Amino acid sequence: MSQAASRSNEPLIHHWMPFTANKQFQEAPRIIARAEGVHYWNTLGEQLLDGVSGLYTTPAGHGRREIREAVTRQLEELDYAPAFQFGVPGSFRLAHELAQMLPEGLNRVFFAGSGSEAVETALKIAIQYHRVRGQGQRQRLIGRARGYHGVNFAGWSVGGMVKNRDAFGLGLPGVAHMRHTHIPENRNVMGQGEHGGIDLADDLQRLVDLHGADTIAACIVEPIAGSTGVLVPPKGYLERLRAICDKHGILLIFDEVICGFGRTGHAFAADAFGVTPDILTMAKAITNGNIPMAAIAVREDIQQAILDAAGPDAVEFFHGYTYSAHPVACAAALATLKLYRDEDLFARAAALTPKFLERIASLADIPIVTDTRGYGLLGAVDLAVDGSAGKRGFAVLRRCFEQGLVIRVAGDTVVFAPLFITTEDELDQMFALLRGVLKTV
Ligand SMILES: Cc1ncc(COP(=O)(O)O)c(CNc2cccc(C(=O)O)c2)c1O
Repeated sequence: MSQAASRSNEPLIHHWMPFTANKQFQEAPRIIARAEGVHYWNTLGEQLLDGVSGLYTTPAGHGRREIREAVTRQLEELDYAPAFQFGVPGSFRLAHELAQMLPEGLNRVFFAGSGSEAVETALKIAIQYHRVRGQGQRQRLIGRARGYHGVNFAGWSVGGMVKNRDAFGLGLPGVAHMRHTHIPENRNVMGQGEHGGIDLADDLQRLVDLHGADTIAACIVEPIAGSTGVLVPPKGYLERLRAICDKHGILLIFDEVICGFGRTGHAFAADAFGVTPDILTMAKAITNGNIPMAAIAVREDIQQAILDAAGPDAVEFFHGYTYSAHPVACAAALATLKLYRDEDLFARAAALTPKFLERIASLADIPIVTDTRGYGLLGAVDLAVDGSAGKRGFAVLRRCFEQGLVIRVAGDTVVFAPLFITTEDELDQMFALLRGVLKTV
């Protein structure tokens, strides 16, 4: 792969890129021009492998004709209609289909445009739910160290990734964090570790003891912490959180923006771990990454309490987005869910999981690798720090791109999340490319 392969015909200077080293990018741009299946092509037509399903968005494969055609048909029929006080047919069908897929009881669905918006929505629902039940003093939100819940103010505040926090000040008041769940005793484990689950979850009980249960509205966690580098909950952890929330009337929110839609080999991580939250956020793979969309599923009685608290003609929940339940996003999501069903893609993810995790574990023999872990089709490899934190990780990201592989890095952690349609041979190609790079950084 040549550096020039990514040269752009456009001036690069005007686009301020998100979560990107903009200065470095302008020196050595990494431009992806086309995608099909598990492959990308850069601006010179050189092929790359997608090792992270877009951004955990595109498990069914890039360039799916079925989604494209559904989007085109929708645009021909109805491009946009107001989402406030008016509805479009696809949103009701989609909410119904999601309700059939979601864990039992999570059967009321609100729509938004991104994972960050889904988290803000979930947290506001939790606070209003307590208020309408006469517990408006429940304003405190509990997050977790190394958690990632997007970049809007509440999600950022309950998040726990230091680099995402230190530039923007104190965040929302009344937020507290539990410890993250990655402890040394569970190093080099595929699946859930044996150690620490109860003690780590009891951080929530300690926060209840400190602040009082009647001040706490919700506890939000990613079942598997994704962005920070794939932290798998130890055995018993999620069950314990559920029990503590039940005991103290705290709403448990699972942020499944990454974990949802088959990434764990099950429809949702809630199914994989056998723990049902009160609210569940989704985004990314809901449309196979083709159109921005997010959804927030809540327990029926949570929505009913909010509806009942308002008059017959009143707006019950003063929240929503211009693009909530966008008709084209709904069409893309409906076509995506059909693909997941017709091609049994969640089962395909489950079948690929042992082969994938075996390959992640095999990287432990590389000298600079200090930890390997994974669950479902989410895997991570920690690398020894080389000088400054993140330097080696960024070098791996750049080298992999030059060698024809797109992966994610979180600091010095390499994250893999292959598409569900990836073949064993393509997995072997990805790991051979990564091995080659890890020997040179
Ligand atoms: C659990 C979770 N919650 C909320 C968001 C925010 O979603 P939006 O970005 O659509 O607003 C996310 C997003 N997660 C995310 C986004 C971009 C990159 C990476 C990475 O791990 O490299 C992860 C996420 O992973």
